Amino acid sequence: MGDVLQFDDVTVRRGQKLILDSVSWSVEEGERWVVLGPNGAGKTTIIQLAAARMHPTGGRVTVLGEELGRIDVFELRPRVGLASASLADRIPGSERVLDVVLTASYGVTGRWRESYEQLDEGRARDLLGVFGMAAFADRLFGTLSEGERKRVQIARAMMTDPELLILDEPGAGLDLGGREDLVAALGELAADVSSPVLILVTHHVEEIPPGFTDGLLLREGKTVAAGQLETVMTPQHLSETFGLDLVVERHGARWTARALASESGAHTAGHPPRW
Ligand SMILES: Nc1ncnc2c1ncn2[C@@H]1O[C@H](COP(=O)(O)OP(=O)(O)OP(=O)(O)O)[C@@H](O)[C@H]1O
Repeated sequence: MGDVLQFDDVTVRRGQKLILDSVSWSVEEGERWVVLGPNGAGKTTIIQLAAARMHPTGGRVTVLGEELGRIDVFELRPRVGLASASLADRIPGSERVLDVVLTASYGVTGRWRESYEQLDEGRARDLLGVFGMAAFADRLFGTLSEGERKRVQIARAMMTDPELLILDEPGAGLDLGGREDLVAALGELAADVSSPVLILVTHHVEEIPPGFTDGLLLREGKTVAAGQLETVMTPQHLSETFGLDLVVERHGARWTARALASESGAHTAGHPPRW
């Protein structure tokens, strides 16, 4: 039984479409998970459940010991930090960076918040510092680069001191340098024992930071494999997940994958080009 997350036979259906199909998943204290899969695999849906932003159509989801459908999700949500592109889109470009982080705590401290304001500001500045953004506190969010925005979003998601931190495709839109900076920052977060449980959603095995422990591979709403990365990250599992023959390699604490057919320049038999 997962202390942090427990999914039992979870199904999500929208009209005729089965988005998640009998997914079972267990996340324990101290673990750092990557959720990996191609476009449309159901990754965003699964983290919407894990962040108590959605209820399942069938099965049971327990988040931090609370079963969805039996508790007030508004009490649960501050315990789960979430950074995603759809949340970022709602941040006004005219908002000061410090306020982007600071406002994550509004509504949590409620009527006591006035006495917390100084503490909150100190924490927001500290978190911006952790992600190398201390000097940007007074800039407007809309003036930041994509990589800088991602760092601010992660700092914001950490503001409520969550027990579980979920990052939905934080590497999307970053150039190589930006991606490597982000992977290094997430590697440091993963190595810190005081960090919350981490769940990182990505399409790319190259984005798995050092120190991540476990993987959930999804394809068409179904689990292909789940468990420790060394066990899960096989060419067979990843080829099945992405629907093409892959070569998977581990280099120290990092992973790479490429199509087997790419070595001859040909597409994998039976699959049309994907772009
Ligand atoms: N409300 C909905 N009605 C119908 N289909 C939906 C709905 N929401 C999601 N889907 C479909 O469910 C599938 C899974 O969506 P989801 O966003 O969870 O995938 P994903 O793995 O996060 O994809 P991506 O990597 O492209 O972001 C997709 O095919 C999507 O079109």
